[in-house]
Amino acid sequence: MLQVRNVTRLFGQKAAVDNVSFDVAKSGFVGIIGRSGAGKSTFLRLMNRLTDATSGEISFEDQNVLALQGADKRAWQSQCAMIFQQFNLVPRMDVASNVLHGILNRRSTVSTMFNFWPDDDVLKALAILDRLGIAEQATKRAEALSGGQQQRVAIARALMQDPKVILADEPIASLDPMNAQIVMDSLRRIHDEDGRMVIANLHTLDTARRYCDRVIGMRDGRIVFDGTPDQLTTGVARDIYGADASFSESATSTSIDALPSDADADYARRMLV
Ligand SMILES: Nc1ncnc2c1ncn2[C@@H]1O[C@H](COP(=O)(O)OP(=O)(O)OP(=O)(O)O)[C@@H](O)[C@H]1O
Repeated sequence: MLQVRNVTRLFGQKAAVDNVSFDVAKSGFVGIIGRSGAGKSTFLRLMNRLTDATSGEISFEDQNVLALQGADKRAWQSQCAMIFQQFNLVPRMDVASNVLHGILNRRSTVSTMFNFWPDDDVLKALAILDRLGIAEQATKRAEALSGGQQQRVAIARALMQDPKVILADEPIASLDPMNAQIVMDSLRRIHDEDGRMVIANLHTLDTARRYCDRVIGMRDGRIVFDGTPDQLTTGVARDIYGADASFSESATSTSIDALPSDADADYARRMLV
């Protein structure tokens, strides 16, 4: 399904992504881990064609992704949705309109200017928000929501595109443990129920172990580990992070000690049963 072959991205003399190759045979949930500067974000941006590779090939369902231009490239970008650490919503715009922006490139300029959306699209946006447990927030400004809710809006915007692949770049790095869990549960559920491939850059080992079917470890632009979560031992993690014996897993972990008793916590509990 996805084939990555010898992909390299140079910035000057430095290889941010260095000869990376891997396959994902069917719709997997893949985590990419590694220390800051390992090349994780650059790789996702290459896949989404936000940045160009220096060399190599990426093919998805027999499409040569890195060679796409113009309308074909935009079509790929809509099949391959991105979620970012900082949500990238329009803060003053209401939640439903933010979700509808997922299909902005399919709308005419005039209908976008007057914020006119066909009923079917609005109903679809509301159904997606409902699925993510935030339908009641639809008319609020995005900036009025908590970080976890905003990230769920960003996921809803991605789903509006009906993507085959979701690329999540540190989706929980700005969230507290409870909201991190809600967001990761949402991504996992979307993967399980819809069969969409998810590739997520993650900064915590326990999250990678808990949610991913497969973990890729990057160091200095290269893949230094590619295996299942149970193969990701402390020794392997130490190698990926380039750490010495004093490396502590807890420094890269998130835990949820207690769930506060608000609406989000109720939602989290429902997701967990
Ligand atoms: N536009 C750019 N120009 C020059 N160097 C860049 C650019 N983007 C990334 N780099 C460099 O490429 C390397 C990989 O960066 P990248 O952001 O992909 O790493 P990362 O693993 O995602 O780290 P982080 O989690 O801190 O974002 C770093 O050394 C970074 O400084």
